[in-house]
Amino acid sequence: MPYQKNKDFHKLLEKVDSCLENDYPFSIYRKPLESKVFGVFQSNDELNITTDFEDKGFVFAPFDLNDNAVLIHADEVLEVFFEKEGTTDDIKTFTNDSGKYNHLKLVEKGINKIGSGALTKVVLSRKIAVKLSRSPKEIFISLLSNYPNAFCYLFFHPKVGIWCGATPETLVRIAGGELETMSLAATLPIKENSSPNWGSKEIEEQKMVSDYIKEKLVHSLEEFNMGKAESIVAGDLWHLKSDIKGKLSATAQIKDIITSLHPTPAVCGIPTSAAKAFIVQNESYKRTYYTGFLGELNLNKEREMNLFVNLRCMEISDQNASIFVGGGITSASNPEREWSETQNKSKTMLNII
Ligand SMILES: C=C(O[C@H]1C=CC=C(C(=O)O)[C@@H]1O)C(=O)O
Repeated sequence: MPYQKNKDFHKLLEKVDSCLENDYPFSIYRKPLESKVFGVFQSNDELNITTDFEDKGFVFAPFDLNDNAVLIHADEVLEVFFEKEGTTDDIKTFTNDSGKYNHLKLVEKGINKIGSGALTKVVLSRKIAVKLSRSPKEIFISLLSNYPNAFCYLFFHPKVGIWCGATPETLVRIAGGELETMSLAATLPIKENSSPNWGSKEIEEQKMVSDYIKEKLVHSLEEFNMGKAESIVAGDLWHLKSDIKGKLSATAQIKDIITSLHPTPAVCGIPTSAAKAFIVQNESYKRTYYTGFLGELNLNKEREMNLFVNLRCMEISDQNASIFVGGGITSASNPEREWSETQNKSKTMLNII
């Protein structure tokens, strides 16, 4: 039989078509640096939620956990291989300045709030409306082909909508009693043949995130290990990241781990509750699932999970989409530069639609 590239993967996409037609929820996804694509399919259109994160399935949780975390029941799970199709997209998208004035004002307000001593860091974001020229399935293939080191996904629930993304941030991975997470912050655009030149604003911003995560986790872990900050690539951007590893103490509750990490200071701020209140009061839209988290929950075994923060993502509605982008504001932030940073982040999605 002649070799047919991605034969099983295309069968998975046929299943996706039928789910979209019949309003059955699903999530298809690929973990960073892997070639396997998984599909978790539910065989009815019910909206299931999880509150203690002890359930089994694929979780899609909002930024604000007072809203419900959706759970796709794993009535069918498929696992197929994907090899990159065609050449990597080389579309260089042009951004525009719509929304700039409001974002500059929002960032200025955040800097003033930090100046008043009420906050140390706050992550401020905006939403960009775009027209799509590709279907969700085509966008997913493009995500897989262009962002091999991201968690790439396409999610659908008839009562929630269609979301997709390519996120660089792990919220938490737990397996065999071992926990892994990361401290991610700071952004610079990638310039050809050069390594990033991090300034003190970026180095301090990432250290703040590391210290905060350590403080939050140390009580639930028997061992705690924080790696050195290193530069990583996410699309056309550099970030600073430290890997964090530990051993879960026998009494640690999964819900406590998740809620002590989410929302991380990479998407909310420090201290969490004051930053969250500022975000809710001052951003001109509701984040819903942007900066929430998603991934496998007890899918293969109890007390095992692989969760990612919902960044570099968009919500799709017919031929329209909303792209979500934000950035960490500290006392050293400059509004113009923060604007450019969100423009650069928006290209992760703009380049593949
Ligand atoms: C909030 C976002 O990115 C976060 C993750 C990495 C670097 C970030 C930064 O440099 O500000 C953000 O904290 C986003 O992409 O919308």
